[in-house]
Amino acid sequence: MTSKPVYQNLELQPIGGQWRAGSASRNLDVTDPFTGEQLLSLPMATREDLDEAYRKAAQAQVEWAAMGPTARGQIMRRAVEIFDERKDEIVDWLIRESGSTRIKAQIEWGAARSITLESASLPGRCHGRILPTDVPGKESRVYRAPLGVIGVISPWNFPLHLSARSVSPALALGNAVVIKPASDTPVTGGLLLARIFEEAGLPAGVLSVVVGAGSEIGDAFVEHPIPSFISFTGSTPVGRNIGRIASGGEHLKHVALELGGNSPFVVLADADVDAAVNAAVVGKFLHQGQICMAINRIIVEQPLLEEFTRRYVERVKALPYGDPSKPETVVGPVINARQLDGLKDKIRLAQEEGATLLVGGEPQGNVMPPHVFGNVTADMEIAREEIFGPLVGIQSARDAAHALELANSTEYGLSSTVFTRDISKGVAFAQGIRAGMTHVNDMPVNDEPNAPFGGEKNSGLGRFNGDWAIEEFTTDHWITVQHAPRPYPF
Ligand SMILES: NC(=O)C1=CN([C@@H]2O[C@H](COP(=O)(O)OP(=O)(O)OC[C@H]3O[C@@H](n4cnc5c(N)ncnc54)[C@H](O)[C@@H]3O)[C@@H](O)[C@H]2O)C=CC1
Ligand SMILES: O=C(O)c1ccc(O)c(O)c1
Repeated sequence: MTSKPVYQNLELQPIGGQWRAGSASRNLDVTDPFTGEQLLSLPMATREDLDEAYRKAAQAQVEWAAMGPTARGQIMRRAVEIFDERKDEIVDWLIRESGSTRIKAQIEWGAARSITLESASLPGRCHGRILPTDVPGKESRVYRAPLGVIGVISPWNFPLHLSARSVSPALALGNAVVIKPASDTPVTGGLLLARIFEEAGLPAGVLSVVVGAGSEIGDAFVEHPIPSFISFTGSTPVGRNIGRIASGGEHLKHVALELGGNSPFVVLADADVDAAVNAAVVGKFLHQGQICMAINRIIVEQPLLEEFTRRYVERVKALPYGDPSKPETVVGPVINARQLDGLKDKIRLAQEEGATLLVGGEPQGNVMPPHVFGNVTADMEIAREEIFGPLVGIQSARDAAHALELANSTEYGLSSTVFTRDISKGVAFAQGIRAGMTHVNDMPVNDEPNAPFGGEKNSGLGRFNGDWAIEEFTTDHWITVQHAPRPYPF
């Protein structure tokens, strides 16, 4: 950071329109995953704080929804300007709090900015409908209305964007929002957004952030009677539990679940090998692989296996890893020691199950050097389970049909890739993959503010962005008007 940070007192939380300390007796200590430095210590929120945030949100939402589409859109556009004015500070926080490399932090700043800009147009795109009717004298109207109060639970890997992609559209469409960010990233997962929207003129109480352990206030966050929608992004096990509470608890509510991934990266025999290698390097090692869309399996049709592996190993061995603040660093630290230990277990298990280590290295602090394994088979844990780290296995496919069978062989279906020079073959192959998203001749890490983002199978429910956000964050109210007496049958 060159200039003095603008955002001070980030140990306070915006609860029901007031920036104040959480009421819990315990503090959350936030540390830099690379240096281990404590960045701040903030008193955590209690269930009573959570209840206040939801109650004030319900009150503030009525007036906020009543503001016209132009006024709400204008606040989104002002927030985008503040994203631009505060870019250095936002990027710096992402590097220090989430271990993002400078490359990734700038990508994430851009993604959060883009979805907020897209959100500025949503209020004017929120259309009702007049329907034909068979009933004499009746007028049949469909009003599209905001859901009310929305709860957003976000993870630590893309904390700013994975909050913003729910928060910005939900607010723009007239809802109020309460965010519960991941405990590793309270600042970039919620507090910065609250500062930005406050500065943009969002009325007090419309956006709150409650920082507390998911295990302590998490269930209460979902069970509370006020939120009518829970937007969860995180692991499949936690998401499954949230889905159960939301759809089966005392207070039923809509839910969007963006969960784990296991992206297959398929390279068919006629692929451009150089292009495939380039995409496989970025699609695997951006943010140390801590991306739900990241490549989790590389599947290469037999004739190309040796050449692809040789070139890929050569590229990965040269990747700079270490200090995330350095512009050239590609692989920075994973978020915490627990995640690092999980990766160590995966490395050990992969070799025990027969995989061949082609690229490796000893961890330095929370920095795990990039690892590549050969001779991986679909039954190995490193292929079956989400890695969420800078490791990858290369599998061989007999032919395109076998490659498709391998691509579809896990419980996940979020993103995916197929490389081939024949575009028609590539699109046909993509249509055979059971996933929410497939990219022909590109890496699987893609997200655009106007395109449907989401998964199939155990990768989740729902879609984000553009028109799909309008569907998620508003509801239809069918209202008819009988302009003349209706001839009832009795
Ligand atoms: N599909 C997607 O868009 C994304 C999926 N993920 C997945 O998330 C995982 C890694 O992120 P993590 O933050 O470790 O996931 P996580 O599932 O442990 O936590 C996600 C969020 O849920 C909260 N939480 C935990 N227990 C809860 C409970 N009982 N009730 C309510 N909230 C609770 C956490 O505090 C955090 O805010 C990976 O599996 C990754 O694939 C991560 C980013 C995006
Ligand atoms: O789930 C993720 O990790 C993730 C990362 C970046 C995105 O733009 C996104 O939509 C999801």
